[in-house]
Amino acid sequence: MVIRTEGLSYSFGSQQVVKSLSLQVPQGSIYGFLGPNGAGKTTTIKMLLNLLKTGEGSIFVFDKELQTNRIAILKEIGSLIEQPAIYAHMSGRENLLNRAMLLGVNDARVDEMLALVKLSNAAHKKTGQYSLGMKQRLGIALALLSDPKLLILDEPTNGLDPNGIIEIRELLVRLTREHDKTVFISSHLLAEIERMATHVGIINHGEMLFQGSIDDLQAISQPLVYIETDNTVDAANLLTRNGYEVADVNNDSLTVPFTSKKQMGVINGLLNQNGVTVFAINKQQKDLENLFLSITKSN
Ligand SMILES: Nc1ncnc2c1ncn2[C@@H]1O[C@H](COP(=O)(O)OP(=O)(O)OP(=O)(O)O)[C@@H](O)[C@H]1O
Repeated sequence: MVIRTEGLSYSFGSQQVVKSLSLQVPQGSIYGFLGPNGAGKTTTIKMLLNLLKTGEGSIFVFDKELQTNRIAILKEIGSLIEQPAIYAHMSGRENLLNRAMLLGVNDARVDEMLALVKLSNAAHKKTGQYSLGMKQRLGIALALLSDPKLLILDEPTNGLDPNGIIEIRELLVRLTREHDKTVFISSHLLAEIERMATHVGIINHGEMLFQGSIDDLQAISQPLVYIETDNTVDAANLLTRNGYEVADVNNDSLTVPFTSKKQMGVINGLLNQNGVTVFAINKQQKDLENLFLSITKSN
């Protein structure tokens, strides 16, 4: 395991915001650390980076205990929390050169990093003129300069447009597949994490609700087929008679568990042939809130 915590807890005054977390982050994984705002993600990340002193419990990174091996461990971690520290009056390349000098890293690595995060074309532009997505990618390039084995990113896609999100996602996948990194990334968006993560940990109110591989997660976050019809009761009866498990019925719509696109076509045909007008039929992914409900139920 690249990160392993045991009974990790933290309190601000009398408010316990991280409760006995046991994180298990495998080598080479993209570990999505998911939870709604205020769940305790940033506090946990700050402890992993030794920016907050561990409350209770212990943290092992690369199988070494953090407190007693701080310098050796932190050298191998690149991180991005909140906004990256970027000088707006300098170009992307100058920002990287500046940091490279401080770290004693070879200048050649600067151009390598610019290429890796796809900023070569904007290398000489002042970062004050960068889009938010470009700034985040520059932040990741800065974090990667010293060639760390582990990258810890706190909500790096916050506020990005869909294109910006896709670019970050592709970059992180490349980093793990081609550059042998392990990525720990926090987010409050399930759909975003599901598309890139190999492993997930889901927390709420500081407590771990679920931890496992993305396949384990998908087994409990099964999507639904959402159907809008002119007569949901007739539709529900018809579907039940034909062996479908109707999950939910209300005045305008009903849902059944999704199994395949083909099955959606069959359902559509069945309803239409039996005089039920289908206004809409689509696959509906569960959001974090619905997932919490299914996790709590299955527990
Ligand atoms: N410096 C602080 N002093 C007191 N309470 C704090 C402090 N920092 C965070 N908290 C509280 O700790 C809890 C967890 O916050 P944290 O920032 O770790 O959550 P988060 O999951 O990262 O959420 P967000 O995505 O909103 O940052 C929240 O209730 C927050 O109000």
